[in-house]
Parts: sequence; C-alpha cells; structure tokens
Amino acid sequence: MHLSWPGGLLSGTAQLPASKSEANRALILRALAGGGKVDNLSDANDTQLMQRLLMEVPNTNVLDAEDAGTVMRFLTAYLAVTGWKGRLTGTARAQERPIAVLVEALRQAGAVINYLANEGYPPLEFAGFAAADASEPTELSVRGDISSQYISALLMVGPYLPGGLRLTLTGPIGSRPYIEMTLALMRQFGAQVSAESDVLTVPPGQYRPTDYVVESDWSAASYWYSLVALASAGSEITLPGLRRESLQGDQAIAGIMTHFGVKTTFLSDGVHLQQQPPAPQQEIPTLDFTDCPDLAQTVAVVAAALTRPVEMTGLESLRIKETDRIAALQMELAKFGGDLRDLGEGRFRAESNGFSVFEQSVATYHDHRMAMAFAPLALLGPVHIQSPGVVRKSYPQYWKELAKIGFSISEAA
Ligand SMILES: O=C(O)C1=C[C@@H](OP(=O)(O)O)[C@@H](O)[C@H](O)C1
Ligand SMILES: C=C(OP(=O)(O)O)C(=O)O
Repeated sequence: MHLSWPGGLLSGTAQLPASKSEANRALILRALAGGGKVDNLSDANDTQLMQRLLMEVPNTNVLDAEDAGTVMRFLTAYLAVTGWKGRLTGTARAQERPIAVLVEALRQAGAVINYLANEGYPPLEFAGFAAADASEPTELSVRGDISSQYISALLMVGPYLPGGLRLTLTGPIGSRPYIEMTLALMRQFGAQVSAESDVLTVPPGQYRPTDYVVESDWSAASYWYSLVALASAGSEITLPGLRRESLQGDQAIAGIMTHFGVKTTFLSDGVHLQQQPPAPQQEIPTLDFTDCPDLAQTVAVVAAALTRPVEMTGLESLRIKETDRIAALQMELAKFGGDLRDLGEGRFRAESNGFSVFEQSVATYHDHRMAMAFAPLALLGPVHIQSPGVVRKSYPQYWKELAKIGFSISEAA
C-alpha cells in the first residue's frame, strides 16, 4: 500500500475501534455468567473471533484462536474449567508464543491439558476437568513476567474453581494495568475479588449477567497521537469515545506524548489532541513500558522520526508478541536512518541521526502494530506499507480513517 500526505495541517475527527482487551474480558465473563449484553464491540478480528469461538464451543471439538493472544489465553482457562473436550490451535506464530505458565496452573487446579506439538506451546488438547475438594480455595502461584494474560485468564475463571482461587503472583509483574482491568470487570460482573499485595483471592460463586459498554481503544488512539506529533504546528485531531476514567493502561500515551508536543484535552466524550511544538530537548528521558508494552512501537517510531531520542525500558515482553517487535523495529527503523539501540541491561534508545522518509517499503511481520506505528511517517514523505491487511487484528478501519483525514492511499506496489 502506498501512503502519502498532500501537505498542510492535519485536522479533523477520527473514529477508533473499541478496546479488544475490555471486549474480550467482557465476552468471557458474559459466557460464564450465562447472559448480559456487551455493547460497542468492535469489528476487529480479535473481538469478532472471541465472540464466534465462544458461540462455537458447545458444538465443536476444534477451535482456532488464530493470532489472538487474549483469545488463546482466556479461552484456555475458560475451556479448562468448563470441562470442554477438544483441541485449541492458532497460527504458526501463536504456536511460538508460550503458554506453559497458564497450562501448568490449570493442571494444578484439576484440568487435563496436553500439548499436541511442542511442550509449553499451543496447540493444546483439553481432556476434561477433575474437580478437587471444594472446601479450600484452589491455591496457585504464577510468575508475572512473561504475560499478564495468564493471570487475567486464571482470575476470570477463579469463581468457578473448586473452593474459588487464591492466586499468588511471583517475581516482577508486567502489564499490571491489564490485571487491574480484569479485576475491575470481574467486580462489575459481581465477583468479590480481594487483593492483598500480590495475593489475589476470588471466592467461589457465579457471575451475574451484566450489561457492559466497551470504551474506545487507547492503544489505537496512540497512532493518532503519533500523527499529531509528526504533523505541522497547529494540527489537531478529535477522538470520540475515550474516557478520562479509563480501565486501559495505554491511556499513558497522553502523558508520554507531551514529550513530543501533543497536548491532550478531555472532552465530555473523547479527547482533543493539539500539536504544540515542544521546547528543544535538554536531556534524554527514560520511559518505562512495563505497564504499557503495546505503546512501545508507537513511541520508538516517533522518537526516531523527530530526532528526539528516548531511552526505553520494560520491553522484555515485546519479543514474544505478534512478532519479535524489537528485531522488527530495528530492521524497519534502519531503513529511515533510525535505530532502537540495545544499550544492555534491558535499556534501549530510540534515536536517529538524520531521519529521512522517501518511498521506503515497511515490512510488517504479521504485526498490526508495525503497520499502524510506521504509517504516520507518511506525513514526512511517501511510504509503502507491506501487507496492510494486518490491521484487521485490532483496527480494521485504520486505512479508511487515514484516507478520510486526507492521506492519499493506493494499492500500487
Ligand atoms: O490482557 C490483555 O488484554 C493484553 C495484555 C498485554 O499482553 P501481556 O500481558 O502478554 O503483556 C497486551 O500486550 C495485549 O495486547 C493485551
Ligand atoms: C500483543 C498484542 O496482542 P495479543 O497478545 O492479544 O495477541 C497486541 O495487540 O499488541
């Protein structure tokens, strides 16, 4: 896909998809509750897929979670405790994304789950659930440094485990706001979860059918922040559907983007972004992405493009997402004169020495966020985005929204 910008101020309103993280939790909780209405579901594949697979569960013994991490992990816990029998698989990449921590915990709780290919990775075979003594809570302990999705998955099925769940989180915890989001939704669906430092207790019980309205997606909003950061002074964008009181940790983008001159104003429904050229950079800030890993690509690209370097920490989980995002960023930034330099000990510096955009072709590695994070560079010069269809995972309307705001988009190679 060829993308270019005719010049001038960026201005207008852009529609965001709804959050797939909120939606996929609400869909699991609704399935367990046996009722309730989830409103504002997006047309993104991760959400549509979760909805479809949950409907198929009673009538099939083969499910394909494709490349959706939340679907693979949340469904694994759901299928285990509901005693489903069958196989859960995913794309080639999904079969490289680890799931052992979750499977091991579910086995301890009584689930019979086997690995069908490589030990520790999907595809999985589910062969029933052997309920243990329900007089005591199921005690599990999981590490929190690989994926928070394991923890969210276990918490959501907690009320349905024999005696409920007492879950101890060990070691450093990544993506913590996603765990908080899980707890908040569980409470809305009637669970009495308690948290005492890193021990989470979920009493046995049933969720109650609840109506839930999904907020727009802050991770998707981050690409509009990039666009405003890279646009000429005075540019502005309105994004309806975002709330100040958000459950999404990726709201952190509002603070991060002040480094790049984007001012956020909260409206009664949504946000207004304005470009205000920042003062010259005095020192290199360090930004920690432990809580918001999905923002890392957005920020690395903007920092390199504006030659306003940032040091980035908390990127460990990027290597096991839709692709190895560190390697992918390094390869693609290099095409423009940028880098994500490995400084050792978990520190990286997003930087450039003369960033230039002219007809480079960006590879996207089956990763929606590679496509969405690099596309805003079209404000600086024409670019090609390879396999633009990858955005269907979380933001299928992205290209249409860019066209609406004035980008020229053609399918030409
Ligand atoms: O729980 C969730 O909805 C998510 C958690 C995060 O994953 P990790 O916990 O694996 O970092 C995030 O990257 C993913 O896009 C969505
Ligand atoms: C990591 C992501 O997704 P998931 O883990 O749900 O596949 C993402 O959307 O950036």
